[in-house]
Amino acid sequence: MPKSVAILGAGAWGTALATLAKTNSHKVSMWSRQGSQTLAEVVQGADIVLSAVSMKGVRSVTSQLQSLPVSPETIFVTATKGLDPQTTCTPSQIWQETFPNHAVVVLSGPNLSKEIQQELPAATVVASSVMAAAEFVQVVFSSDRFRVYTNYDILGVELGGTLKNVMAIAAGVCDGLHLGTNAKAALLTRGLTEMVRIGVHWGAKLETFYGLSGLGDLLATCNSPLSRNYQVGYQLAVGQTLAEILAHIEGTAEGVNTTQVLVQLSKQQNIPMPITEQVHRLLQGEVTPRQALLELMLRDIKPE
Ligand SMILES: NC(=O)C1=CN([C@@H]2O[C@H](COP(=O)(O)OP(=O)(O)OC[C@H]3O[C@@H](n4cnc5c(N)ncnc54)[C@H](OP(=O)(O)O)[C@@H]3O)[C@@H](O)[C@H]2O)C=CC1
Ligand SMILES: O=C(CO)COP(=O)(O)O
Repeated sequence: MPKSVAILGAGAWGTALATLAKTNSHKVSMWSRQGSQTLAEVVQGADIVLSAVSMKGVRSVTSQLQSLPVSPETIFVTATKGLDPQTTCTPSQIWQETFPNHAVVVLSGPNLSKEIQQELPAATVVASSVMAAAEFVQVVFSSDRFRVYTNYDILGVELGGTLKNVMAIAAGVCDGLHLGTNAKAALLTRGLTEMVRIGVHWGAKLETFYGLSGLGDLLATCNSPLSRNYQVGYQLAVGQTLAEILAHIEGTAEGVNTTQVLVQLSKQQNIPMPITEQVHRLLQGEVTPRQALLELMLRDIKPE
């Protein structure tokens, strides 16, 4: 049965997800600030309202939607990977707080939108505390080139996709400095430890970080020049300034903002996040890429 899918945000990811739903013969309508249709027209009668707006637009979009008549059966899906700088909330927490009576589903990754648009095979995870809603979204998007898994751990799935963006910046630096495979393996492994440390403290499940939305997305994003976050790190390593990079980058690199929120959290809660801290100092222009590397290498020695 074709379903009605409203996609909010016509950027790289919203457009790729729209293609996937259309390929499965669903009725897809899209809304963006530049589009001709109003938000009310696009969400009317939708079975699924999927948001792929960047973090900076999430609050504005949820509050615009709040004043519109949305069916109580509508499932909200969030595909944004970021943290709210004011409250440190995840996107799904904002959606759930705005629509407490609706099912909210997180769609995570590993999914580089350009590969999806090239029709390359991929897998993803949809997570919700309402399993029937996650299963509904799973059926809508699954195909022979997009394998969708469900998960109950909405926070863990969302944090995997969000926290790895910081590590992708670090991985870009690592490759831009040509530090080699040993260094990259060490960075990703210790990066995952850091993601687990903050994620579990936050309430996510440990095992989720070893699944597609954690380790999987970490591997995809930290090893692909298609990742905008990786590109930020790589370009910093080859001598560009953050302002120059952000002026030319195609699309959104959420890791820049996420790093700031995480450093704030790690200080408040006294959780050591040494890689995140060095990424933060690098983004602030307080250290060079080589100095950040040395700071990490010369930390106190300790057991693994
Ligand atoms: N691209 C990818 O491979 C993947 C991206 N993601 C995540 O999806 C999100 C979007 O990424 P992506 O599509 O690549 O980014 P883009 O920069 O290509 O698109 C961002 C979208 O957000 C919209 N937007 C930004 N601010 C607002 C606002 N205040 N109100 C309404 N809409 C707004 C933009 O609208 P407008 O065009 O009007 O500016 C645009 O449609 C990010 O959080 C990203 O991390 C997740 C997985 C994969
Ligand atoms: O989240 C992504 C892959 O799952 C996309 O990564 P970038 O946002 O760094 O391009």
